[in-house]
Amino acid sequence: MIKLSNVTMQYAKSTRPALSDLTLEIDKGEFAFLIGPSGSGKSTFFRLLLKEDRQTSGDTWVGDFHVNKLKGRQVPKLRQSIGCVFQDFRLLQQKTVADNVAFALEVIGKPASTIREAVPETLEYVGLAGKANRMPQELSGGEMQRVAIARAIVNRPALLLADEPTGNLDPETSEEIVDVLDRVNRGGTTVVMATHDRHIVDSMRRRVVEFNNGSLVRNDDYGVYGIG
Ligand SMILES: Nc1ncnc2c1ncn2[C@@H]1O[C@H](COP(=O)(O)OP(=O)(O)OP(=O)(O)O)[C@@H](O)[C@H]1O
Repeated sequence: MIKLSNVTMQYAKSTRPALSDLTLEIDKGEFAFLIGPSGSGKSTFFRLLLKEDRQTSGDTWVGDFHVNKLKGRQVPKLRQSIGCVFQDFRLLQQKTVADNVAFALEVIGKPASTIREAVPETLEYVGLAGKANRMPQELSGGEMQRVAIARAIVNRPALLLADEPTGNLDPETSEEIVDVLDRVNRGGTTVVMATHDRHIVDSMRRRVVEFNNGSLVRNDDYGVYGIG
C-alpha cells in the first residue's frame, strides 16, 4: 500500500533533512503505528504521501500512485484515495455533523443520491447515529473525532492517515477512538496512526514504525511503544 525507497526530504531553510534515506513498506490492510519524538518526521512522512510536500530524492508509492512522479492533475485522485484525521479534528463549525461529512463528498462531485445514502450509513458506522443534526460545538471531543473519522472514510479510501488522533482526548475516549479506527481497518482500509500514546500501542500489538531524527530506527511486526 505504501512503499518508500531511499526517500530523503530536506526543507529549503533547514540544515538537516526531515526524512533521511527512508526505506519502508506498509502492506495493504495493515494497521501500523508511527512513533518517535516530536520533530522526528512523522507529519512530514504523511505530507509526502499526500504530495503536500516534495521529497528531495528517492521514490514513494501509495497504492498504484508513484507519488513523486505524479502529474499535477493526478494529485486530486491520489488525495481522494487517502483519508486524513488530525489531533484537532478540523471540523467546519458552521455545518452540522451530517453536513461536515456530506461536504467531503460534495467537493469531489458525488451525486446527491450517493451522499444521502452514504452519510447516515457512515455516521452509524462510527457510532454517531442520532447526532446528524448537532453542531460541532455541541459535541464532546470523542464525538468530534468520530465526525472527523466519518468524514475521512465516507468516500471509502484505501488508506487512512491519523496524525495523533487521540492527542486531545482522555484515556478512555482515546481507546474508543482507536476501536473505531480498528473497525475501519478490519473493513479493509490500511491505517497508519502517528501517536505518542504508549498505552494504545502496547495494547494493540500491531506494526510499530519508529522514526528518530528523520531516520527509521525500528520496524516491528507486533511491536510495543518502547523498551523499558
Ligand atoms: N515547513 C517546514 N519548513 C522547515 N522545516 C520543517 C517544516 N516542517 C517541519 N520541519 C522540520 O522537519 C523536521 C520533522 O518535523 P515533523 O513535523 O515531520 O515531525 P513530527 O515527528 O511530526 O513531530 P510532532 O510529533 O511534534 O508532530 C523537524 O526538524 C521540523 O522542524
